[in-house]
Amino acid sequence: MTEILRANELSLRYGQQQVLREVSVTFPRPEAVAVTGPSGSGKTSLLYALSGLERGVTGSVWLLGHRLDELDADRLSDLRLHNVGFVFQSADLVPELTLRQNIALPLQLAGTSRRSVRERVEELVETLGLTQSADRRPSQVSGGQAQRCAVGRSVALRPAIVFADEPTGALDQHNRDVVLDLLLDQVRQIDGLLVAVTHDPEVASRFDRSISLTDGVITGDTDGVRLADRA
Ligand SMILES: Nc1ncnc2c1ncn2[C@@H]1O[C@H](COP(=O)(O)OP(=O)(O)OP(=O)(O)O)[C@@H](O)[C@H]1O
Repeated sequence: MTEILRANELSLRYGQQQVLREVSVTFPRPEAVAVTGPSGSGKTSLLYALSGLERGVTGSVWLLGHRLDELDADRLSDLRLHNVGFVFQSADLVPELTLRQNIALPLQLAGTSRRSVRERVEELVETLGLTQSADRRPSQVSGGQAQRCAVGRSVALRPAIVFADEPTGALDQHNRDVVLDLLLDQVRQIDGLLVAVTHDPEVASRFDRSISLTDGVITGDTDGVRLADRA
């Protein structure tokens, strides 16, 4: 079976600053993986490098067997649209569209039939508890509701991978727990791989696997411990 995601010796520098140092990591199965580490350790840079959003990296990333630096911009966009969802810290929704329309967007871009779009969107609106707010625009809803919508948009097409950058970082504790539950549930339902940056140990403790970064180097990976336990 093809691995879902693999990075081989990823390095990235911004000017004089070395942000990632020959990072190699494999994500063989659908599970929830937290990327933790101190501020400035390179967590967001790693996430962007793994998703192909950061083109300045050296080394290679294979996503569902495709080597990202060998794809032209169109094929990379297409691969991402169908197989990758994103959740950012501030929901990053399209401000002119309602929550319902935001969730529908990736489905429409992928050419899903109108009926299937409607069914999938209604299913998500209901599961995410957005029935009352689905026809409002992002500026007319709370931060928690906007972030629940972002979760819906990220999983709408049932992608193989969801990347999340501090998905609960801007929320109070109650909304953090609600959004985290929904994100983990939804990714499990689609049998996807979740790779999420978080600086919150309570959030990381809910994940199956945790990778820690220090100064651009992976200094801990609970998968290594788990594999050693099995040996
Ligand atoms: N576009 C950029 N140009 C220059 N330097 C950058 C850029 N993006 C990030 N950096 C620097 O690279 C380093 C790693 O940044 P990154 O955002 O990946 O860290 P992080 O671990 O996610 O940090 P935080 O937890 O504070 O979000 C930081 O020192 C940051 O200032």
